[in-house]
Amino acid sequence: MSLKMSNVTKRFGNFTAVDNLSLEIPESQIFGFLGANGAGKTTTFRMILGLLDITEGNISWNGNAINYNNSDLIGYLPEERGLYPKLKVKDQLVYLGKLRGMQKNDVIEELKGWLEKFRVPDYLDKKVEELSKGNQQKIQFISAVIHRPKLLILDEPFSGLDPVNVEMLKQAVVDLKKQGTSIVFSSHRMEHVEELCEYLCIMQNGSPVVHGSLKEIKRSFGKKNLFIHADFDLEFLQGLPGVVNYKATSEGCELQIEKEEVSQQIFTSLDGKGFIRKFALEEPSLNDIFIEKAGASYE
Ligand SMILES: Nc1ncnc2c1ncn2[C@@H]1O[C@H](COP(=O)(O)OP(=O)(O)OP(=O)(O)O)[C@@H](O)[C@H]1O
Repeated sequence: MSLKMSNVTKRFGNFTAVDNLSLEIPESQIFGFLGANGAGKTTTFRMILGLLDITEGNISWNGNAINYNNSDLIGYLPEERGLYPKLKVKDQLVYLGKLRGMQKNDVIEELKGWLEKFRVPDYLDKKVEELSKGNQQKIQFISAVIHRPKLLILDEPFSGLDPVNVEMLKQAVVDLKKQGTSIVFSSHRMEHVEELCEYLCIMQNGSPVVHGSLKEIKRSFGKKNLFIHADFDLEFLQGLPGVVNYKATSEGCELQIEKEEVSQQIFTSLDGKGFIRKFALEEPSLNDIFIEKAGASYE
């Protein structure tokens, strides 16, 4: 089972918000959707959900169009959070669960499990307005997953959360994936996507500039980062063949090199010059890739 988008375009009048986007989001995968403000992420989500008409192309789940009859397969955490402040958490979730065709008892059972998981087991009878913003966000997340959707769409799920809650939510996302849910989430933060996703798409002005599997994207990029800390001057490395970029740091330097093998030559050239505290070869970051592909820094 997978979500497939084929040549999807969305225009608002003369303005193209999403331009000829084709993607496949495989089952039980976490898919990251990155892009600066206005890149077209939310518009794409709204088309998947059927909240916006598609101008051209089509979107299908497991080969079938997504419509009113099968829309319960999707869970959605919108960017604009919206809970009823005066309602108790329990009543809020029962109401939303019933809209998804669930029985009251099943909703409460499921809700209790989630509140335990999020370490707020006593929130069942609390009014939404009594909760902190981060805890309201947890409740909103629960409302997106209460009916155990097959496909979960999360628009900026980590924004506004403190680091502890970010970790808790990340763990919940990973657990849902293990249970077979396909998850798509948007983020402005490359590191969240690098940590969680097997597949990703970076959008720029409505078009994907990079998309595919994270491993493949990094491998095919070729270039690597080399971090060196040493107690002698490293500036001479700038001129060596295969060094694409040199940046001095407080403890040494950070190099971008053409390919892995160059690190060996660099290592040899350091021999006998002094004490080396760190010599680490790393994959390029998504930000490095984005800068090269899109010609601009992402954040
Ligand atoms: N209903 C609409 N009418 C006209 N233009 C729209 C409409 N909805 C979105 N747009 C435009 O489409 C572009 C993409 O917007 P979208 O909300 O999809 O971006 P985004 O990537 O989700 O951005 P953000 O990270 O800020 O949420 C923007 O330029 C936006 O102004």
